[in-house]
Amino acid sequence: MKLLIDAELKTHTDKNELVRDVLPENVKGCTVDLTIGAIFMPGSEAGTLGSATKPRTQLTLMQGATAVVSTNEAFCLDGSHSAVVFPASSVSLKGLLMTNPGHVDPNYHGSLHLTVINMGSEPYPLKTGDRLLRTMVFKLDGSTAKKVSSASPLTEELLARLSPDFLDVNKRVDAAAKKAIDAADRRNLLRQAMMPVIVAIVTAVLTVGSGYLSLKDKFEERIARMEIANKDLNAIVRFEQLDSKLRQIGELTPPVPLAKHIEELRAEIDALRKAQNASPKKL
Ligand SMILES: Nc1ccn([C@H]2C[C@H](O)[C@@H](COP(=O)(O)OP(=O)(O)OP(=O)(O)O)O2)c(=O)n1
Repeated sequence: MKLLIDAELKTHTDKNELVRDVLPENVKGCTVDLTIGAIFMPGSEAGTLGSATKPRTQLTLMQGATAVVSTNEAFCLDGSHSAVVFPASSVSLKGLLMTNPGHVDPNYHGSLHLTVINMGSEPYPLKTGDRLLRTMVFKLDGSTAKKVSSASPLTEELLARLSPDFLDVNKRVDAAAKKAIDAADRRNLLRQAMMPVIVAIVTAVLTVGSGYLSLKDKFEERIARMEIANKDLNAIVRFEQLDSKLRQIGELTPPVPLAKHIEELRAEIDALRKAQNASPKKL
């Protein structure tokens, strides 16, 4: 097997052999540069610009966007030649990724179709005639028996199988945004539906709470009043006892020492005073 060099490549390409429609300046060293031909846009409506039947000649490929491009040049290999194609490195360096460069079979006739994705951080301009691929052509040791095969045409169905952007980012972002909006809407609806219930519960709690507090205040006030009344009652009872004792002193025969009774009475009066002081209510 032998890799063809520029002089051999030129001889062939000048006669439209092996690779057709090659510009002389695109033959270099042992390679031939292949350029952008038609540009197709996955996701475009049938019959519109960019669809399988109406390719574009230029397209600004946004970041993450995909396109299908055919080569301007067409292979017309015989049974004893084969080729490999790979991206031009300057194109790859700018972030254009090609998903299907590879092998070109002996006896293959036709242009190539490449799926490209802009992986760069800038929009990538695609234009008919711009350099895209590079090919090396090999002279085989013998001739293969395989019959001529040609490029399968790019159809709307094939184009529809590709996503307009890498990993369907736009669609997924839209779906994620829609999901988030739906969830927010659902939360809002729930909030709106729950609001009257929450208001009713809060009102009920506040009503019961304030009722409970005023009831508690009333109870405490009543207990305080009862305590005072109880102290007052004790004082009245003690006064009555004192009164009856004073009467008894007057009736005692023979009379008991007065000093002892006075002592007892003083103690009683002190106790009464103390009880009176503890109670804010005057008798
Ligand atoms: N980007 C490319 C790469 C190759 N080809 C062409 C040239 C090849 O001779 C032919 C088949 O390519 P492969 O053998 O690499 O692919 P398959 O094995 O899938 O094809 P097949 O099943 O037809 O042999 O397609 C193409 O049109 N576009």
